[in-house]
Amino acid sequence: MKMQAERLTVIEPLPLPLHEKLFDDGEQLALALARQVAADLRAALARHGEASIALSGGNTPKRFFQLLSQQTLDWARVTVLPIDERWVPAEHPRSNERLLREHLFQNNAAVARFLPLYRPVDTPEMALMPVLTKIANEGLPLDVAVLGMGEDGHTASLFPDLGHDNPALREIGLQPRGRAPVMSVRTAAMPEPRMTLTLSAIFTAPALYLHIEGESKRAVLDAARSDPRSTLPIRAALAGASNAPTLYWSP
Ligand SMILES: O=C1O[C@H](COP(=O)(O)O)[C@@H](O)[C@H](O)[C@H]1O
Repeated sequence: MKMQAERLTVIEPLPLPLHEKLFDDGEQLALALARQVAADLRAALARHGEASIALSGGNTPKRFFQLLSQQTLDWARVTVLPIDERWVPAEHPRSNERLLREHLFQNNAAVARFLPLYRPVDTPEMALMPVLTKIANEGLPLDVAVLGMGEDGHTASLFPDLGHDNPALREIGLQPRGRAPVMSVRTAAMPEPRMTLTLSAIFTAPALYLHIEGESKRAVLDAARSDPRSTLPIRAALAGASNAPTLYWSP
């Protein structure tokens, strides 16, 4: 009797789900994202009379913030939170609060309400309880969150050297309620400590966007999306979101 040869089929894992909006340049991207976020905020205002949005910092979102600030909506009923903050005074060039003040809180958005993560004390740990309470009571749940990503695959202030078994990343899949909304972060990758919204807090937003620009970040994102062994925080953020985020990308 002839033995039948065994055939092995290798099944490639599917990349994590992501909606994609691709643009030719950062200007077009910024305008489309500003219009989309403004529409989300208007819808939230119509639903419950107020709206809450968490926004990333860094260099990428400047143009988006400027265009968002020009959108017509009832900004006085909108609360804005930084997704993360570097522990430097609000006037410091590396402050995400400063970025928001200079680029978002102008034009129509000048009247928006701001919930800072930074407090003028020496360490983020010293401010953790008051900030946590304020954010939990007055900032959450979010209506909209816009994540960014660094070249190293960090998102918010969740850095690769936190370790993939860190509670901040292990919380994937757990219910948002009952989880701490903010945490302090110390990473060798950055010169100062930080405070960040946790994934639990970020995932309270039904409208979740990822804004990245450039080919090299795109390659990091695609690799993290496709590789189930990836321990990059951006993969944790994609894996844990109950609604697939929408990527806004331009070269
Ligand atoms: O440090 C940070 O980096 C990321 C990415 O910033 P970018 O300058 O590469 O655009 C940002 O999303 C985060 O909010 C920020 O604090």
